[in-house]
Amino acid sequence: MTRKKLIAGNWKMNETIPEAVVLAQEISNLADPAALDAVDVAVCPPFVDLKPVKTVLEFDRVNIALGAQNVYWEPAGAFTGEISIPMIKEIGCTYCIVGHSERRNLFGETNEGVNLKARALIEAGIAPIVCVGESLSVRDEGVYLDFVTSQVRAAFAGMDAEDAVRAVVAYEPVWAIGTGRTATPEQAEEVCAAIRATLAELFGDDVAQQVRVLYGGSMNEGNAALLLVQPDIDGGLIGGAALKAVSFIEIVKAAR
Ligand SMILES: O=C[C@H](O)COP(=O)(O)O
Repeated sequence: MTRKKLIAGNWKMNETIPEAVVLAQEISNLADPAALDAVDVAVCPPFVDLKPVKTVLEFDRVNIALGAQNVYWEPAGAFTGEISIPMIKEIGCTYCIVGHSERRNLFGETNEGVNLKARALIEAGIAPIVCVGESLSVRDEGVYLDFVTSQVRAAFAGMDAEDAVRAVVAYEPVWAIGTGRTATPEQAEEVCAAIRATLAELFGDDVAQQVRVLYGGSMNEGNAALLLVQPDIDGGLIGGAALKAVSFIEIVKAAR
């Protein structure tokens, strides 16, 4: 089965509103409509930038989707500092990153929380981009496949096939994030294939063949093509290179 590739830019905690508007305009200006038909493209700015960026994308009528970087699973209430799914949905988010390693490692996000967020997003019609990935020590111990596939099992716990098919998984080895040290295409493919095999075990091969598995970790315009040509890599979750419109658009072109 051919899965449409997805290139998603995770802007992390970068860009004030005026800066975000400029970056969105630059991406919109550089994007080739034919490429945007062939590849799904999303940008995931910080919460405060979501509405201004959405306004730019709508004004330009450009086929680029909007995603959030995190969300809370309860719909409303006394959860100071959190942002709800109805809030991001109302702005127009169709994707939301969950379980990014920075959230797991710096903010104590757990597998259970990732599962609650992913399920609540699916229920609301927003595609979770579920991030998984091992640290360097786990890789060096040689148990990275078990580690990553157990994160996948935890994130998809309690879902049925109809739910699972609406999720996206992003394999992001922690040692490759923001380090300039990219996983080789073979290393990335090995884990992405193991993720797909786990989804097949949980939900059947038909579902596993439909779920997009992205790679993230120092992906840039120079290394994207070789990663994206791997049979089980269906796109990229891009950090640093997503902050440069030219680089981001070059990655989109490589995904075609
Ligand atoms: O979500 C994106 C990843 O953490 C990758 O970040 P990076 O491309 O800066 O390594």
